Amino acid sequence: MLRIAVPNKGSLSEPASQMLREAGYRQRRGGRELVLRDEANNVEFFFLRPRDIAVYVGSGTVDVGITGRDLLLDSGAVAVEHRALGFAGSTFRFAAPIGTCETLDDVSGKRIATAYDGLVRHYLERKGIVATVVHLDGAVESSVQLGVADMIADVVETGTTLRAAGLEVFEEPILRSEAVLIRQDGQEPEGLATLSRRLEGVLVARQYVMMDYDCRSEVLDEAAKITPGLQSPTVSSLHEDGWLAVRAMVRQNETNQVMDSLYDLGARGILVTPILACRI
Ligand SMILES: Nc1ncnc2c1ncn2[C@@H]1O[C@H](COP(=O)(O)OP(=O)(O)OP(=O)(O)O)[C@@H](O)[C@H]1O
Ligand SMILES: O=P(O)(O)OC[C@H]1O[C@H](OP(=O)(O)OP(=O)(O)O)[C@H](O)[C@@H]1O
Ligand SMILES: [Mg+2]
Repeated sequence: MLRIAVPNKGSLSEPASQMLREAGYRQRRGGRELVLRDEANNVEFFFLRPRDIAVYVGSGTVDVGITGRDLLLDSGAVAVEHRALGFAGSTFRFAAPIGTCETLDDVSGKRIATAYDGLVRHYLERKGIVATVVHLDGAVESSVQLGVADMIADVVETGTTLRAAGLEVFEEPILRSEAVLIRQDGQEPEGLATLSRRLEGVLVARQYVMMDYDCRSEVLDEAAKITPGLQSPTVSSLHEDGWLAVRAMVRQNETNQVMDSLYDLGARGILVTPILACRI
């Protein structure tokens, strides 16, 4: 059985379980089970703290896991990213009181509060900067007002938490993070390929819609340029002479622009349907 670690709490927990459900796996209903066997799919889920997952995977206690790229790099565990999962996107950045810092030079000699010491120390070392890292477990944004640090390095998504604390980001992001599937370095456990393909199927099904439309045969080449699909669009004939039915996958976030362009070209009966699952 493939042993898979899944976040039991926090920002990653619900979207990770949701993705696994969409990939056809059993997931727990409440938040209490620690282990769940899915016999039909030959996998076993272990619900663990997101921060600990890279450690379990690195030590080989579980085969693979879902965690954040930032947590993986912070852990220093001998685990590697197998595939990005497209949710829980965030940046990891320096932030300081508004108007006080602009560049990395302003970090030198300062106290930086963070819950990601490993990540920050490694970054400072790589940039040749000497500063003091102050470890905190969470709510790092409050540390500057409370006087234990001069600046912070933390997860930023919308920036709402920073603004509320009177802080602003400076310098380029230290890291762009998202949820990732990880495995032990140099290991490709049996069953990982199937899990990975299923998760890719969910990613693609989320990113694409199926589009159907009718158009006159003389505009088909133009229409195919607008909707090239993955391989190429499916074309079938209509009962009415000179008209064709076309079907292609379209990026979900481009749906309306594509429909506008097709309509301008003379296409009619443009239908959009969601894709529930797929294998590319
Ligand atoms: N607002 C957010 N938007 C996107 N991703 C986030 C956000 N907050 C945290 N994350 C991601 O979630 C992971 C950390 O999980 P989370 O914040 O739930 O755990 P934690 O902070 O270690 O635990 P807890 O919040 O229980 O102390 C990291 O990969 C981080 O990038
Ligand atoms: O840019 P924003 O959209 O405001 O999101 C970023 C915030 O979200 C996370 O906090 P979380 O809720 O996990 O609390 P924590 O600091 O206790 O982990 C993260 O640590 C930031 O504080
Ligand atoms: Mg958190």
